[in-house]
Formats: sequence, C-alpha cells, structure tokens
Amino acid sequence: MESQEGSSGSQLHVVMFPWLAFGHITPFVQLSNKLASHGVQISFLSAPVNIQRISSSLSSSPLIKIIPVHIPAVDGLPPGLGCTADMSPALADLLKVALDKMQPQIESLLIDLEPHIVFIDFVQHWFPSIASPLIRYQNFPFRSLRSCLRSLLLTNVSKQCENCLTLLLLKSCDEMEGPYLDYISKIYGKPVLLTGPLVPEPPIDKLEEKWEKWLQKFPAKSVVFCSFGSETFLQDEQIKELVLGLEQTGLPFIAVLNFVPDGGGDSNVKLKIAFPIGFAERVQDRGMVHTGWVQQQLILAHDSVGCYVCHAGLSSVIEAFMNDCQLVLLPQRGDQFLNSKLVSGDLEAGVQVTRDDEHGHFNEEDLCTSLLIMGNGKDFLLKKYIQDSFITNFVAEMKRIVN
Ligand SMILES: O=c1ccn([C@@H]2O[C@H](COP(=O)(O)OP(=O)(O)O[C@H]3O[C@H](CO)[C@@H](O)[C@H](O)[C@H]3O)[C@@H](O)[C@H]2O)c(=O)[nH]1
Repeated sequence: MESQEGSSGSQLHVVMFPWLAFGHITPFVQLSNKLASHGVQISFLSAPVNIQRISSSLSSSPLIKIIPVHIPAVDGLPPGLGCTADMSPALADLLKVALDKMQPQIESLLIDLEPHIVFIDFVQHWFPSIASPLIRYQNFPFRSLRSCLRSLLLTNVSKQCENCLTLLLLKSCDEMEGPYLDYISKIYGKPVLLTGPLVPEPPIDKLEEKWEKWLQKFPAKSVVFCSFGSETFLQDEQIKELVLGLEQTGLPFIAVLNFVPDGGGDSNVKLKIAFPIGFAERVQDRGMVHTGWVQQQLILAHDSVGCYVCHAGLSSVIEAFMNDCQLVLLPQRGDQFLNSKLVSGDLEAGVQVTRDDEHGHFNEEDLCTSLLIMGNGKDFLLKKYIQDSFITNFVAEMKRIVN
C-alpha cells in the first residue's frame, strides 16, 4: 500500500466520470478499485439507474464514494433512463444531449468536491472549458480509459478538446504496445499516462448452478465460449455462420448472442429466427445458446473452458488471457479491429478470423479454421507484482503532475 498523502501533503482525489454505458463504466470501476487500494480518494459520478450495479463491482473502500448525477429532461428521452444498455442507438444519442445539459450540475459538483484530477470520457467535449478554472491543479488527463490508440483517438476527440487536454490517459502498458504509445504521445505532443491493462480481481460470486452443471459434463479446456461483450451485436446472417462454424468444430460450446436494444421483441424469438434450420436439435447435447447477461469472468475461469471467441473488446481480451483461454477474434467495430490486430499480430496471442475484403463478413469455414489454431504469449498479465507496479507508477505520475 502506498502512502495516502501526495508529496504536497494532501490526499490525491480523483473524480471518475465515464460515459453512461457499461463498456465505458467497467474500466473506470476497475481503475477506481486499484487506485483506492493505493490510497487515492475516488468520487465516481453516474446516473442513479447505474448505481446499484456500479456499487456491486466497486470495492467497499471508505476512499470510494459514488455520486448520483441527475439526467436532465430532453424531448423524446423517457425519464428514469441513464444507461445505453436500456435504449436504442437513437435514444443513446438523446442521452448524449442530456449529458451536454449537465454542465451547470457538474460545475457545482466540482466546486464542492475540489478534486485534483478528473478522468472523463470521449463524450464530454465541453468539460475542459468548465473544469480548467476550477480544478485545483491545471493539469488533468482527459481521455477515455478505453484502448483508443490510434485512429479512434483521432476521430473521437474534437479539435476543441484536443487543444485543451493536457495529458492522454490510456488503459495500456509498454509491454503490450509500447511503440504505438510512443507514437501517440508524439503525434499529440502530449504526455501519455498509462493505467496498465487493469487486470480484474477474481470475482467473489459463484457461477450459477445451471452453467456449473452444464460445464462440468465436459473435459478440461474442451469448451468454446463465445460472446460479444455489452454493446456489440451480430446481424442474423453472421449469427448463422457463427453457429454453423461452432457446430462444425465438433466441440462443446456456449454462445451468448444479444440484439440491439430497441425496446421491443423477445430476444429468444429473435435468436430462433436467426438460427439455421435444424441447428438447435443437432447441437442440443453439446451446445448452449444464451441471450442476455452471463457471468463472463466465471465462465472463462471454469476448468472446462479452453477457448474464447469474442469481439476483441479490451476487457474481454484481458479476461481471456487471465484465464489461459485461447482467443479467436471477430472484431466488429471501432477499437476492436486494433485490439484484434495487436493480439493476433504483435503479441501472437490469438487468431483473427479471416474475413472477406468487401464487407468484412466471415463464413463458417473461416471460424472453424481459426478455432483449431493456438496462441500464447501473455504471461506477464498473470504476474501480480507486474500488475501492481503499473498502478504504483501511475499513482506516482499523478502525484508528480499535481505537485
Ligand atoms: O454478458 C456479459 C457481457 C459482458 N460482461 C463483462 O463486461 C465486460 C465487457 O468488456 P469489453 O469486452 O472490454 O467491453 P464491451 O462493453 O463489450 O466493449 C466496449 O468497450 C471496450 C473497452 O472496454 C471496447 O474495447 C469495445 O470496442 C467496446 O465495444 C467484461 O468485463 C465482461 O466480463 C459480462 O460479465 N457478461
């Protein structure tokens, strides 16, 4: 444990303000837990509807406080919503409008909280203009914790923001992508602060009985787990190829498939429509298809699971490494393509499914072939002292900046 005092004598206080989507909230939560265990005080801002789930993953440290923020009314946005998981993409755009209307609220919160540093996300383009006169120290990192190296970084940050930001904050480390991080620092002309990969702590809950009973029927490392995170959805045609590819391997599998939240329709019915004829009957003894949330970390940690087919969302990739699962990558959007290239190329720790050049589609053969290939090369993620050193260095850097 680090000293709780910065060299100025006051405790380092960080405000976390992620975009209202769990793919964004999760890494902020993981960073909060790690920083609190190194003596940093955290104020975590989110909509009331997210608080229960956030508090279930935040450690119970007295240094962490969750602060509910009010979602202002916007025409067309039903009251009470505050998370993209519950809404269509059109409503999620209105939620961004609501976020813009939060400026006076956030300004007074900052006056009350007096943080040293605020970590925000890609949507709060207005933040630097309200924060810079208020933050006690004028340097504050401004960047999503997502793995936005590279092209996303260029597109996500508006010019106005880019000029205001003092530092870039990235969920990464030199061991994974050192040369790219140097490149980012160079093209922006700003220092890059690294959190490390934010390897998660093992979950404290137990795997639901339904999954435990099903998984223990199969030998060690034989089951393929397939899922696409919290906000990535396949089209029906690609679902067909995916499940046919899984069938073709002859291996037992769990596939988790979700659909764009549009406020209507039963996902189980949508799933049946997407299946090839006769598929469910043919795989009934060795295949489970599920729609909805699952305990992903616990499934990946199960002895029977040996391979993970996923979208290359960064946390999912790290969780696969942690649990020594082979990785088969099917990136669908944004940084997932870059993560996938990094893992399958530079790190040689997974296999990216071949796609056609025109539409990026894969077929059942492509998936089946990738599933039969192996990868390795991520041992440093399993070494606790290395993971601890990332946060120790990160806290030291923050203290250096605010003093
Ligand atoms: O049924 C589920 C689905 C997800 N998770 C967890 O949710 C997290 C998902 O993480 P990740 O795959 O990184 O995030 P996504 O929300 O799917 O992805 C978004 O956020 C990532 C950065 O965190 C980006 O890399 C992706 O492109 C972006 O889509 C992981 O901890 C999973 O264990 C579950 O526990 N159960």
